[in-house]
Amino acid sequence: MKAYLSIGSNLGDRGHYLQQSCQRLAEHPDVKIIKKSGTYETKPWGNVDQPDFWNQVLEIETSLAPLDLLNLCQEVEKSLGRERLIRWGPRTIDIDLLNYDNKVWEDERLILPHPRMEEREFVLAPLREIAPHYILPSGKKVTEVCGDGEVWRLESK
Ligand SMILES: Nc1ncnc2c1ncn2[C@@H]1O[C@H](COP(=O)(O)OP(=O)(O)OP(=O)(O)O)[C@@H](O)[C@H]1O
Ligand SMILES: Nc1nc2c(c(=O)[nH]1)N=C(CO)CN2
Repeated sequence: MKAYLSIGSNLGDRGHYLQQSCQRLAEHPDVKIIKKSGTYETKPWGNVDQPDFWNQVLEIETSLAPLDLLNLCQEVEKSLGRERLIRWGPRTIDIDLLNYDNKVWEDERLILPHPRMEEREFVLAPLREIAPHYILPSGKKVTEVCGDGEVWRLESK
């Protein structure tokens, strides 16, 4: 199954946390990273009184079921020192499921597609880069929509 993940960090060595989260996801035998966007430095969305983030979007191929993929993402967050303190607050690493095989899902643990993705330029900009034909929940193409927030693509090393 194809899935899209958004990863973000705004505490400590942000590049290290992004790189480590990719590595730990890819170490799972049932997860393969197919595409990885560049890294974007982004102004905090929601709670603005916190450091700037680095964000990326990944396209993966996985045979894990949606809740198993969520569990894996949360295990990786935990292994990288993520603490759930405040909603939309600072974090070493945050991994969100944007889309899983175009499934619509809604229970107490998981909502798909991610309900706030279309408002967030920190999601849309990297998604446009790796999946310009992506159709958003509103039915619009990702290239036709601009979310809130400033983002800058960092030069690759
Ligand atoms: N698509 C999804 N991806 C990740 N978590 C989700 C999703 N839908 C629901 N959740 C639930 O949201 C809960 C809170 O997640 P988290 O602490 O990462 O929120 P947040 O990143 O601060 O805010 P936001 O959900 O707006 O990105 C998780 O425990 C998870 O069960
Ligand atoms: N720029 C930016 N802002 C955010 C982010 C994020 O990853 N990047 N994550 C949030 C919680 O999901 C809240 N706000």
